Amino acid sequence: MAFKDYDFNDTYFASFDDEKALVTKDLQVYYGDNHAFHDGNLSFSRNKITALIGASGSGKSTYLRCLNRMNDNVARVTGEIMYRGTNINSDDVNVYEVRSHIGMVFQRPNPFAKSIRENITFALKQHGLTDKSELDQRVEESLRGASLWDEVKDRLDKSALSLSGGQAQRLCIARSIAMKPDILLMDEPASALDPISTKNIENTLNQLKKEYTIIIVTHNMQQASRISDYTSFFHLGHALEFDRTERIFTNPHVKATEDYISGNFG
Ligand SMILES: Nc1ncnc2c1ncn2[C@@H]1O[C@H](COP(=O)(O)OP(=O)(O)OP(=O)(O)O)[C@@H](O)[C@H]1O
Repeated sequence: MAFKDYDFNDTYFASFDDEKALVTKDLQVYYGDNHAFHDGNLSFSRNKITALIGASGSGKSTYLRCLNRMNDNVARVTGEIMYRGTNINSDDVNVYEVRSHIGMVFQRPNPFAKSIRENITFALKQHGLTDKSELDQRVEESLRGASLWDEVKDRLDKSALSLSGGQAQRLCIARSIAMKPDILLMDEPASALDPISTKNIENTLNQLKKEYTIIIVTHNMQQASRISDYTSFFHLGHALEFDRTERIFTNPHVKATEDYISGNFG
């Protein structure tokens, strides 16, 4: 798609005086010679949902995947990702530990070919949790957190592959929150789902933000405006604007954002 010539210096980043769960500074991402993402300076507020929006290929997933080091071995990432006072983009950081604090839910539900229960207990056991009553409790807590408990409580030992797409995606959310992370990254978690399952996921996210900080990539602008507190607009590998969601969707500062949300883009 050919885009109008937007000015990459036409940017606006609102700042808010709330507690930050994650901050990126001068994040740059390179796939070989392709400088795919530039100057990522964004802050994510604790217990809020931030949506990343923008056209296909604007760099949303590229940026999101850096935040828990999913781009390791795929891309070269420079700059800082500050989490609890540590730059987690540094070589000496244990990426498995990073991912236990910063979980990821992907676009397509990807449950393991194991029982519903084992999908949740698998990583917990790998992290050394063996007590059966504690594992049972974590299974119930996580499934309740993902709004799935009532639908599956009588078939926990059945295969997760028997779940519908919407249920499987909520199982993947349950699997992520079983590790008790701080931050959940979600890459278009509802795009493969029907409207009712999408609504269930959105309701689940609204519940989850009481305990988690959520960063979500979505193509669905109604979804971004329904569920997120803050929104950042991405264009051709640049974050151009960040503000309260309501402001972005009613009166953005940046011309490219305005064109995108009003459908006059490209
Ligand atoms: N693994 C990869 N190897 C090489 N280039 C990649 C890779 N992943 C993404 N890119 C490139 O980086 C740029 C940004 O892609 P990215 O997937 O981050 O965009 P996006 O905004 O998430 O798009 P979409 O909404 O379609 O998922 C694109 O030019 C894409 O071709």
